[in-house]
Amino acid sequence: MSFSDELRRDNARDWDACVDHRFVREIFAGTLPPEVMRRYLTQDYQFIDRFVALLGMAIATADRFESRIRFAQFAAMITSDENTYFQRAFDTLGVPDAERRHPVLTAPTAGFQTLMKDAADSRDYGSCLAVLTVAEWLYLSWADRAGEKLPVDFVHAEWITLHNNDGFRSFVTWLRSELDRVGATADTAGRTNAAAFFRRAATLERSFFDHIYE
Ligand SMILES: Cc1ncc(C[n+]2csc(CCO)c2C)c(N)n1
Repeated sequence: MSFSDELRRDNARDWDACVDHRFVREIFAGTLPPEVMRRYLTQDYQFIDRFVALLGMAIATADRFESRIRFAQFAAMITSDENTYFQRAFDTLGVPDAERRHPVLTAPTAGFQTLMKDAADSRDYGSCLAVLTVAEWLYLSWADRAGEKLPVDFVHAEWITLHNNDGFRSFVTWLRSELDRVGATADTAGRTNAAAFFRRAATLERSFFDHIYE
């Protein structure tokens, strides 16, 4: 079994709880209440900044030029297309400027910020990769539902298509192969560190979905 499959299996409870989450069912059905989507997006927007910084550390610590190129291209995409989605969604949901920039942070959001900072501060490529892999692969896993129709509202539909398009799918495939490659050459301590970051990320993903309904 590959390292990435092993990590997912070890976190199957949190993983599966996310993929089958009420949020996922409601966003596909188009029945997600606007106030829930609003809470979700305002909190989610608060860690893009740290996420991009973590990508920067992955670029810096990668052991190959090809890997740096992959991350650099991905960073370009999320700082353009994804950022404009948030602004258009906030316009539609009537989120004022102050709430876009400085909402009161919830515990899972603060947890993600700390997780991304800790992974970057580790300066360990495998640990950076583990956090990035959960954030991307888990999102592809819930968004990629074969044969499912898209909801009408762009706020719902585009949040799905940002995470199930061909470019994203191939990036996730590459990320997993990269984590597998690095895991295969790491020593036991390196694999243990990456596994601990993977677990923290999976647990937070689940509490992030849960907490927007609380
Ligand atoms: C709680 C939470 N976890 C993961 C993601 C997914 N994600 C975070 S940054 C990024 C790159 C651009 O799409 C992706 C896919 C999210 N949005 N919110």
